[in-house]
Amino acid sequence: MPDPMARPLIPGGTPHLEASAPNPSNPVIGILGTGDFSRSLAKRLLAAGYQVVVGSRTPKRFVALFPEEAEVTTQMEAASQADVVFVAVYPEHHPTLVAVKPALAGKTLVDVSNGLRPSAFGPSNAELLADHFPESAVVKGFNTVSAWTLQRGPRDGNRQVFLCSDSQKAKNSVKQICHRMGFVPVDMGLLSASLEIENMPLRLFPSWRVPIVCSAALFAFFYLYNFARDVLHPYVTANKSAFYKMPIDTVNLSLPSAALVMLALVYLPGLCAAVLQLRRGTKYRRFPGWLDRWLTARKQFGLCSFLCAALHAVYSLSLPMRKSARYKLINMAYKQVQSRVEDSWVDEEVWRMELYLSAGIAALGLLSLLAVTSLPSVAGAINWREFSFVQSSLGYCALAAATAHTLLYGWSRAFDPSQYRFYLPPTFVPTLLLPAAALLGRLALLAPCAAARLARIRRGWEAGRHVRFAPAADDGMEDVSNV
Ligand SMILES: NC(=O)C1=CN([C@@H]2O[C@H](COP(=O)(O)OP(=O)(O)OC[C@H]3O[C@@H](n4cnc5c(N)ncnc54)[C@H](OP(=O)(O)O)[C@@H]3O)[C@@H](O)[C@H]2O)C=CC1
Ligand SMILES: [Cu+2]
Repeated sequence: MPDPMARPLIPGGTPHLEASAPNPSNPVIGILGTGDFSRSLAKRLLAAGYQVVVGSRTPKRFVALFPEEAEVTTQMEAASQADVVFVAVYPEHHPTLVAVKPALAGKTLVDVSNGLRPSAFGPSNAELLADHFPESAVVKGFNTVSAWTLQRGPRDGNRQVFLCSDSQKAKNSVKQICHRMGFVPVDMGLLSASLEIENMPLRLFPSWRVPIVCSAALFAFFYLYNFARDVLHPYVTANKSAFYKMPIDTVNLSLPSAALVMLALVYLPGLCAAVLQLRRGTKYRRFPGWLDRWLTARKQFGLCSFLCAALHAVYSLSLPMRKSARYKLINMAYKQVQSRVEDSWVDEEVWRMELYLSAGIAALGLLSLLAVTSLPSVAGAINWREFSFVQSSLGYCALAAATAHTLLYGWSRAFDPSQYRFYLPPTFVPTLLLPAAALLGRLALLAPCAAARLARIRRGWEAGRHVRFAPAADDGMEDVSNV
């Protein structure tokens, strides 16, 4: 008979795990249920040298799906033999296990179940299981590890296993199992933490929702504005069709505006916090909830801004490749020949473009640096001062460079006679409002700090001694400038 375990659970999965011989002195681990999770768990436990006994409602039907070393038997038999029992059964079927209740008394039950959607209120599946089996010690865990990770082993996925239980002894025995299987147990405390653990795998980028919605809304706003101005307006007023601009030109005009406003949104909450601290005269009071949430979402806002800026760079580089650009170039050359202009070089225009492009390149370079240092592995390798220098000082430089890029772009276009008449007033006000506010706010906050430093230098000179410029404990501005 072909060995069903030779077939991986998922395409590309390991067909066989090297199961070391189960050691009879090792605890017997039971698994109730014979589904995907149970099969992967059985293989991993066998590989760690445990004796495995699987409990099924119909053992004969599923015995062929498990490695030979695992014993597949009835639920009652498995529950009686094992010291620790994994409940790999959907939570709605937990009540059907009451028949094995006496056999599970005094033993450790590991609830691996997940819910269907995140829940804000209990009771959790694990707490309900503990209600069904009051004589057993319930440990919540392994629900954040997929059957796929279990099958491939901890090297191919998240190694952390979050555990919680009201029984320290039961939790310790499951921690030991985790270690032997190559996972890293993370103690989350009492069983009341199980709801949080059950919600973990059900979350869908919760911290990204607001920044993504913000970027999408900003992009949509600027796109519609640019579309109305560059495509619709010439069509309605002059019957000039410019619909070809929709996929690239209009997108490329809207992306930098969205990127700049998103970047300003990274620095504005810090300024709001600083102003609030100055007004309150202390930094030891909590910020309002909206500001707290905004402050914690700065990294996501920054990365969304980086994405828009990087896309803008790619779109810009592709501009000359388009057929429309080639036609325009040939037409311009033809007109130039017709008007007998030999050299159309205009020094001022050349300089404008060189400047605005170099500011854009500088902004993108600095933004890339911010994005790289926001990676946990990089952030962990630098100290707090270095991190705040990159994220705060260089971040403001990136904002200034991006603002300069936008202004210089406007300047380079403003006097271009070939451009459409309505070109200049474009999205400038909405694009530059927040970045200007952030930059001016930063300067306003830095000015008193600089003045205080200068005053200290003067005092030092007057006293005829050298002064070190360490932040003075009574100088609240130093703290504020680092927010
Ligand atoms: N699959 C995964 O990647 C992960 C799964 N989990 C959790 O593990 C548990 C099992 O998941 P999974 O293995 O995928 O599910 P499956 O549907 O593949 O398996 C469920 C098993 O439950 C057993 N069972 C016991 N009583 C009943 C009943 N009354 N009705 C139906 N089935 C019953 C069945 O085994 P039998 O017929 O032999 O009794 C069945 O094989 C779930 O709680 C899930 O949330 C957690 C993390 C990841
Ligand atoms: Cu640009």
